Amino acid sequence: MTRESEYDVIVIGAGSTGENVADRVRRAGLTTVVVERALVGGECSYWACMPSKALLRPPAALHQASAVDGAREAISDGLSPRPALARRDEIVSHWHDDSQVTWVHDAGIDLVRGQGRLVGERLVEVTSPAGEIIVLTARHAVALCTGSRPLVPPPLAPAQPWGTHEATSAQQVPDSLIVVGGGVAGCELAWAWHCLGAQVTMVVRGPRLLAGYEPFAGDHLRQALHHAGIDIRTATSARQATRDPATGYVSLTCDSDQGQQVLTAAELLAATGRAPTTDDLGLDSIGLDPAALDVDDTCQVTGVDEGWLYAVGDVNGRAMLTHMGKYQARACGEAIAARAAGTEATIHAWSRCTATADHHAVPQVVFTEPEVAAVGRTEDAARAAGLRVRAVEYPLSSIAGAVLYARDYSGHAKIVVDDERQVLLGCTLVGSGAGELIHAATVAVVGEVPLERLWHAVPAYPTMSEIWLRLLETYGL
Ligand SMILES: Cc1cc2nc3c(=O)[nH]c(=O)nc-3n(C[C@H](O)[C@H](O)[C@H](O)COP(=O)(O)OP(=O)(O)OC[C@H]3O[C@@H](n4cnc5c(N)ncnc54)[C@H](O)[C@@H]3O)c2cc1C
Ligand SMILES: NC(=O)c1ccc[n+]([C@@H]2O[C@H](COP(=O)([O-])OP(=O)(O)OC[C@H]3O[C@@H](n4cnc5c(N)ncnc54)[C@H](O)[C@@H]3O)[C@@H](O)[C@H]2O)c1
Repeated sequence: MTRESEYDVIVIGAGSTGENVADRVRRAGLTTVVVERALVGGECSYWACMPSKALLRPPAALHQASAVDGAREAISDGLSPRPALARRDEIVSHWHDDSQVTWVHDAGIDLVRGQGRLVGERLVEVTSPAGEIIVLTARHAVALCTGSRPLVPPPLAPAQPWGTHEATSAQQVPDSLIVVGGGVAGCELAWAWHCLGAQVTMVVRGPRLLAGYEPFAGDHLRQALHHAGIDIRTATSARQATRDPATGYVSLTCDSDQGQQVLTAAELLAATGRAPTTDDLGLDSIGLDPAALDVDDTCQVTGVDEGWLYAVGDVNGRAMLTHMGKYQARACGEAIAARAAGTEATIHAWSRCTATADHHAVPQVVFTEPEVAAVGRTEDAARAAGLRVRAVEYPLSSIAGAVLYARDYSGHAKIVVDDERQVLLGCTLVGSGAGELIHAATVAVVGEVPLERLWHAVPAYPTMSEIWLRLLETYGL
């Protein structure tokens, strides 16, 4: 059976990004349909942010309580994996998307279940789970919001490693786990499963954890994870993995300066990055190379006649984070609506229609203990861009708020200042609870608030935000 329908906007992929594009254009009065082949809500809700943060929250609560005399004495046991996993299951609605489907309907958005692909200009063909073909036509725009997929190095594949899906949804704690990758996912999931009781070894090919952050962040985190009992092998390459069919255990052969090592564990996690999901989307049907999708700041795909195609969120590779995908979605939705209404002139840098912050104002929190929180440029990145910068550091541990927060609080802060314009370019904070401090830095970076004015943003005493006062004093104010 074949069905046809025409909408103003077709959104392929109902993850957090797709939902937000659809919501924006619907609110602007455009008719909208989303196409989804799996669960409405996408990775973030079921296999990424939400389940991983649900697993990380019990250890964070326990850690914080046990660092406060008077509260510590009330703790009788260590972390209890079963209720922690049950809470995770509840937070991901047991991998059912009913509530998100209700939200889609209530928002006035149509939903078509199935695999969507472009078959021509403004034309999308959906193959439903039952094999039905539905052809959808867009009057104004098609938005690709198809997310990303894990990149598993071929030498690990024979061991059938966990990907992030398995590592966020497993129902049992393995007795031991090797994590390959020292990025955000590797660090968070190594910490989560260590706290749940697995003996964890991290295999990291670079010299430190969290490459791309200020170097002190990865070093500080490494020290903390090592101190907690995680075996971290940096400058070590994973060469080959196998799984013993009799025991089910994995063997991983690694190379490092110390020679070859063979590690064994009950499970292996490949936390080795992600790639945009652009294959099997029919991009070739409109003359585009799936490996080279390029977008402008409204997320409009370049090189498409009449500009009807958009790529938003992880799929465009600009900033693979839920909050940035949702931000792009709001901007893109506004741009689609403006173009449909013939008010293109409202589109400019920092307007509601452009994802300008993608370039140099992306915030991110790594939910380990300690947390790592950063926004904007690192000192190295700013210097590489030719900016005249000055960096200032200060120990978070010496702030009164931190002393009150926990015994032996350990943390550090660094800001990167454009010395010519006297504005903040970037900020990195490491410490328990540091994630909640980063938005102040994001506001200062996006607003390009002059330091002379930032000086008047007085932090309440005794909060950890007093770090701002100390950093500005150290800078010379
Ligand atoms: C372990 C882990 C933890 C993370 N934690 C965080 C965090 O704490 N904070 C944060 O900001 N980010 C986090 N991220 C990143 C975050 O998950 C992604 O940036 C976000 O999910 C991207 O959203 P999206 O809507 O662009 O893509 P997705 O969520 O991947 O959604 C894409 C949707 O499109 C559907 N789809 C794909 N192709 C088709 C097709 N052809 N037809 C129909 N449907 C299709 C998919 O089924 C999917 O539902 C984490 C990632 C991982 C792996
Ligand atoms: N809290 C958060 O915001 C959060 C949490 C998890 C994931 N994420 C996002 O999800 C995406 C994926 O995260 P990720 O940590 O997998 O990606 P990543 O790119 O940050 O890190 C990948 C790691 O794997 C290593 N690696 C890659 N190929 C390898 C190979 N062949 N052998 C050995 N090591 C290899 C890299 O050196 C790096 O350390 C990122 O965009 C990340 O920002 C965000």
